[in-house]
Amino acid sequence: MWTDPYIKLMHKTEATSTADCRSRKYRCQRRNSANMSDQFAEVNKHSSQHPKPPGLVLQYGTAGFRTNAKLLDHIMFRMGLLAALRSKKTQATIGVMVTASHNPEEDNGVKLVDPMGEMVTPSWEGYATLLANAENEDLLAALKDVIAKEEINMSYEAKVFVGRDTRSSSAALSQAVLEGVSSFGGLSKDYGLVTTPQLHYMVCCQNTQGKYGEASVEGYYNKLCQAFLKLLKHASNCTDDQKHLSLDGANGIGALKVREMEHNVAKELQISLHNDGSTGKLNHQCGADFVKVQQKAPTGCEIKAGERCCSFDGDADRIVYYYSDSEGQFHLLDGDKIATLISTYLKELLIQAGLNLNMAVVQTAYANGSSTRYLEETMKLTVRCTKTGVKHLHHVAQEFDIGVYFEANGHGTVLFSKSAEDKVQKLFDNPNNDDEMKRAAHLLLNTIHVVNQTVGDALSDMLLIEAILAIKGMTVQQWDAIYTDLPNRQLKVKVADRRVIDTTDAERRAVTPAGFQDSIDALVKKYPMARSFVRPSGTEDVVRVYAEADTQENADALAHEVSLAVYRLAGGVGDEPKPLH
Ligand SMILES: CC(=O)N[C@H]1[C@@H](OP(=O)(O)O)O[C@H](CO)[C@@H](O)[C@@H]1O
Ligand SMILES: [Mg+2]
Repeated sequence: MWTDPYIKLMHKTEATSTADCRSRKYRCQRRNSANMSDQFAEVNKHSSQHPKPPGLVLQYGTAGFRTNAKLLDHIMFRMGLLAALRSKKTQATIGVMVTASHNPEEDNGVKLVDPMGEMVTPSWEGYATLLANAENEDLLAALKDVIAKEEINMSYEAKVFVGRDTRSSSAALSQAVLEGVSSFGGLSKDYGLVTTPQLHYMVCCQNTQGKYGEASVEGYYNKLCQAFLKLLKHASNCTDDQKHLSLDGANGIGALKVREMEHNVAKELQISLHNDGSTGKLNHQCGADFVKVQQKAPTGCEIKAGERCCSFDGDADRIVYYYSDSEGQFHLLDGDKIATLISTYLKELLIQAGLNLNMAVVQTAYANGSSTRYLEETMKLTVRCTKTGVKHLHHVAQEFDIGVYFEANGHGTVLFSKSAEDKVQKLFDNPNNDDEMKRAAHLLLNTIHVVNQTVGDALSDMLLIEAILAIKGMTVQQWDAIYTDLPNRQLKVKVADRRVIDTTDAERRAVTPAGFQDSIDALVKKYPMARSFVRPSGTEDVVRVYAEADTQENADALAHEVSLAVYRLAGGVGDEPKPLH
C-alpha cells in the first residue's frame, strides 16, 4: 500500500466497471486492457507537449543520459514513462534522479534507480535508449514493445520517487519526469533538491518497508549521524585539528545538504564550507572531478598547510581528500586511498572481533598501480578489477561478505552481505565477549549504519572517513603515507566516432582498431613502471587516455604519445594533441 501522506497524486486512471464480467480472469484482462487504452491516450496527449527533436540520437551511458539541458525535455518525459513501467514490472518504487553530476552547469541528465537503490538493470538501459530515440509517432509502439517483452501488468499502480540537483534547468526537467509518470497513471513523490545518493537511499528504504531506514531526508541524517556519533565514542582526546575539515561543495547540492546536516555532528566535526553555491558556478574550477583530474586544489578555498580538505562533485556521489604540505606541494587522496583506509580499518576490526568474513576491494583500470600492489601484497586482500561505472563495481562487490568498492575518482561505498550483517549483530548481542571484541562489534555495527550501501555517497563516505581517522588518531599526512601513488596523467582525445575503440579485460586492452594495442604496448615499454590504456568515455564524446610511470614527466610523456596514437589510428578530429610540457 502507498500510505505515505506526502505522496502527491498526480493523475490516476480509473479502472472500468467490471460488474458484468463473468470470470475473475476475464475481469482482470478487461480491466487491464481498458485501463491500458486510457493510459495510452494520456501518454499520447502529453507526449505531444514533450516532442523529440527529429533525428536526435542519445544513449543511456555510464550514468544515464547526459547532454546539454536544452535537448532533454522529451528524454525526461520518456524516462518518467519508463520509470512507471519499471515500477509496474517490479511492483516496487523506482527512482529518477535529474542531474549531470560533475558536468558543466549547462548540461543535465537523468538516471534511473532500481528497487534496492541500485542502478537500473542493464537490459532496461537498452529500453531507455530505445524510448529516447523513438521518433514522436513511434513512441507508443516502442512502449507497447517493452510492455509485451516484459509482460507488464498495466493495472499495477506505478510509484516513482523523483529528485534533482541544483542546476537551473533541473526544476523544469523534473516536472517533465513527473508528467511522464502521471501519464501512465502512476503516483510520484517529488523529493525536490536532494543528492543522488539520498534518492537511492530513499528508494531502498521505501522498498524494504523502512528496514533500511526511514524514506526521508531527516531519516537519512538521523541514521548516518547517530552512527557517526557512536563511532566517535571510540575516539579519545580528539584535537581541534582532528575535528576540523575544510569542504569544497562544488557549488552544488552537496553544499546545501552539508549545511542541513552539520548541526547533527557539530560536537565532533566542524566543517568550513567553501564553494557553497552562493556566488560560484557549479563544478567550475572546483569539485571532486576538477581536483582529481587537474591534481590541484579547487579555487574558492584558501588551504592552510597540512589542513585536511575534501571536495564533493556536483551531485555529491563522489568525494576526494587532499592537503598541501609545508612546501606548498599538493597531495591528493583519491578513491584508491579511501578504499585502502576503509579496508585496512575493516580488516583490523574483523581480526579483533574474531569474525571470519571474506572481504575484497573492487577497483577499475584507473586505480593507481601502487594501490593495487599495496592492497594485494601488503594487506593480502583480494582485489578485483571491473569496467568503469559504478554499476559494475557494485555488482562484483556483492559477491563478497564485505565488498569495498571505489573508482579512483572517489565514487564508492562498502557493501555488507546479509550474513555478514547478521554475524556482526550476533556478536554485538553476545554478552560473553571480552572488551576488545565488544569494542570491535560496536564499531562494525555502527560502520554498517554510517554507510549508504545503495551507491557511492560523498556525505556518508565523509562521515566514515572522518570517523576512521579520529578513531585511529591519524592525520591526513599519515593516511597519505600508507603508500605512494605512481605519477599518472589522464587526457581526453576527440575522435570522429569513439565507438571505433573496443576494449576487453576490464577495459585494460583495446581490441580495435587493428594494431592499436600493439602501438600502446610499444610506447609503454619505453618507460619504467609504466602502464597505459585507452577507452571511449560513456559520459562525454571523447576517448580517455590513462598513463602512469615512475616520474610525472614520464607519465605525461607517455599519456601524450598514447594520445597521438589515438588521434592517428582512431580518427582524431581537430588539432593534433600537443605535449604537456
Ligand atoms: C575516468 C572517470 O573518472 N570516468 C567516470 C565517468 O565515466 P566515463 O565513462 O569515463 O565518462 O563518469 C562516470 C559517471 O560519473 C564515472 O562512473 C566514471 O568513473
Ligand atoms: Mg556524481
